[in-house]
Amino acid sequence: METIGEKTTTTAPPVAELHLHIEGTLQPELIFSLAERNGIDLPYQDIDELREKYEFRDLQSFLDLYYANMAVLQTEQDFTDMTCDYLKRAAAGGVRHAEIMMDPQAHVSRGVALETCVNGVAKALATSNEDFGVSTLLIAAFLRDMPEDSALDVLEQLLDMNAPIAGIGLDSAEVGNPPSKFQRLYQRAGEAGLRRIAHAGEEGPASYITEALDILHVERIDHGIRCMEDTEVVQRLVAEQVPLTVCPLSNVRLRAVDKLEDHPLPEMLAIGLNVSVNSDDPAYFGGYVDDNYQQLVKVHGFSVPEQATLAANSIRSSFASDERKAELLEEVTQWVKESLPPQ
Ligand SMILES: Nc1ncnc2[nH]cnc12
Ligand SMILES: [Zn+2]
Repeated sequence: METIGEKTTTTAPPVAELHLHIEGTLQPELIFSLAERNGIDLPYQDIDELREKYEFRDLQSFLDLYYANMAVLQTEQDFTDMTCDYLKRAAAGGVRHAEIMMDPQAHVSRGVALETCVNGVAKALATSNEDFGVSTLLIAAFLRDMPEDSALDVLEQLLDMNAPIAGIGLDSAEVGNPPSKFQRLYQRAGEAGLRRIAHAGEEGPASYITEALDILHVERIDHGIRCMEDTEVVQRLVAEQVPLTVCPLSNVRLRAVDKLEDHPLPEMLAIGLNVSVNSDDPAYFGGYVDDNYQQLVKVHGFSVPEQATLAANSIRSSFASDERKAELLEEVTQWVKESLPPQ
């Protein structure tokens, strides 16, 4: 704990990161070094020119760059390196458990074998606890702007190859691609014993959250901030304590909210929604989970108990074992003791 003037600052709490796209952790420096390793010509002269592109109008303008930059991911080692970089940085920022999404269709569609991307990420995750003190699991996310049959085809291949996935998610361009489009995919995943989550209510309407719950039977909603536009949806989410994996810096960068000062998270927390703080695509949105906490403390003055509630929500909403959850909740209790000023 550090005291600056009147204000007591703390390090970020120990958390579970529940909303993280591994491809969104590809830092400009790694993009350039992988391009060189793989002999790929980038349409940017240097890192500064690439960084100039990180001004987004909306979700789609970000997705265009996010998919284009994936061209540098070619070999299993590339996927492993990217994942190790994330784990190292996340661990330094307090992440103790991570449920990591990857977009298999974004790689298969550009000619990278499914085994290459899955095995590359899985290799880093297999030893994440020993290497970085972060327990992990992998979630295959499907692109909602592609046909459901493509998702079903990739899911069957993942099942056939016994891929080490714990669940499925739904991401990419939300508006016009409602959850109901993926009913068969989620039914199949349920039959296969997979956990189910989906992005909903990021740019899309609150009704997409209801569809994800009622039609896809998801256990968590990624983002969900637009629930605040519908009182009945909010009441239901509070009553059922549906976890919402909120990503404040992402919402600002993608203009879902104008500025962090306007973010609904403080109100969401105050009315009893089960919210957690996550980074989404930290290489693109200006920060990892700890950066999100730091900004929230600075702009919204979140107290130590409020941060602890957000951290505990993340752990309880995770798919970690009960034993791991208990261990991490104890770490949050310890963090509170160390962070509160002495009486
Ligand atoms: N914030 C986001 N929303 C939808 N799809 C994504 N893919 C990566 N980041 C995403
Ligand atoms: Zn996301």
